[in-house]
Amino acid sequence: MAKLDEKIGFIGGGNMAFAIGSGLINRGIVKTGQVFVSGPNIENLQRWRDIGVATTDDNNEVLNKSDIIFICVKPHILAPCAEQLRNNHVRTIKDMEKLFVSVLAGVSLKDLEEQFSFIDRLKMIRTMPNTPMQVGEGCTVYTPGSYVVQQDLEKVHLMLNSLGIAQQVPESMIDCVTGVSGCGPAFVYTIIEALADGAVKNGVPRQMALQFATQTVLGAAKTVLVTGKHPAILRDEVCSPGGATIVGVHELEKGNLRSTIINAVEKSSQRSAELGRKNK
Ligand SMILES: NC(=O)C1=CN([C@@H]2O[C@H](COP(=O)(O)OP(=O)(O)OC[C@H]3O[C@@H](n4cnc5c(N)ncnc54)[C@H](OP(=O)(O)O)[C@@H]3O)[C@@H](O)[C@H]2O)C=CC1
Ligand SMILES: O=C(O)[C@@H]1CCC=N1
Repeated sequence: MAKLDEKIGFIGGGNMAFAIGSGLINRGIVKTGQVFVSGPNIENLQRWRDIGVATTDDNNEVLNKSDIIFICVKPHILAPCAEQLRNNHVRTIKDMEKLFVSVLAGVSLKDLEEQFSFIDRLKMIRTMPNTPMQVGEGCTVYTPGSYVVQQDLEKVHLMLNSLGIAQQVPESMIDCVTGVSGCGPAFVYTIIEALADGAVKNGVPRQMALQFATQTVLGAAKTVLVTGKHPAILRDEVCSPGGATIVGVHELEKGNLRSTIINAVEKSSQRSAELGRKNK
């Protein structure tokens, strides 16, 4: 797989940053020495140091020393964080070569460009990644801002796509995708836990139940991907007439499972859009 020589910075070193950073290192896209992470509490960045990555409590140090900078703070922290960067930033000609990548839910390119307007000809890419990137099975969508050039897009695509799949989409689609792939892992973890609970209720030991439930979700997902068949057709292949599965499927329908999941995706997408508006 292709490698990058650029220095990669993370402003904010929490769960999403670690999924991307550790994923890139594990995949061999970058070496630990190319990665630099900042956060307000240095003790909270221990897991980065555990994998050999340098950390600092000075965001400007990461900004100055990195070529590609992932902004990984919570949406409501963006404004104070950008203000602190702006107040301490010493402009250099190199600023224009830097590439910024936002992972913030709900925050538009327009708002990101406004917050970082202290950088001339700012190159900003808005993304919506997800945490399964840490194991190379992520799903990311992205939209480039005005000054991003093809070469920048190729670098970011290489990084994100090496950790799963990555696709450019119109910005208007990002909040909608957030409900399915950004938040979706949490929905699927809940389903895995519930599947395991069902088995535990029937006497299967917890560890075994979790392993079987997890492998079943993995297997079903892979079957959809590999066969390309519609999930409804694959479901029919499991449901023997008068058999065991259709009785369970009926219970799911009585519990409005599909409608509940559609609502969850929709609500999360709406909330994502709100997160951006709330921070104006
Ligand atoms: N988690 C997920 O599944 C996904 C998250 N996202 C987005 O990723 C972003 C981060 O979320 P997530 O990683 O989950 O949250 P975390 O709380 O795990 O990470 C946020 C990090 O930001 C740090 N931080 C707080 N203030 C500052 C500051 N002023 N400067 C630099 N760093 C700061 C925090 O440090 P400390 O803890 O020491 O305060 C923390 O490590 C959000 O915008 C979210 O919308 C997008 C897709 C999926
Ligand atoms: O819950 C959140 O707001 C973030 C965005 C997508 C996943 N986690």
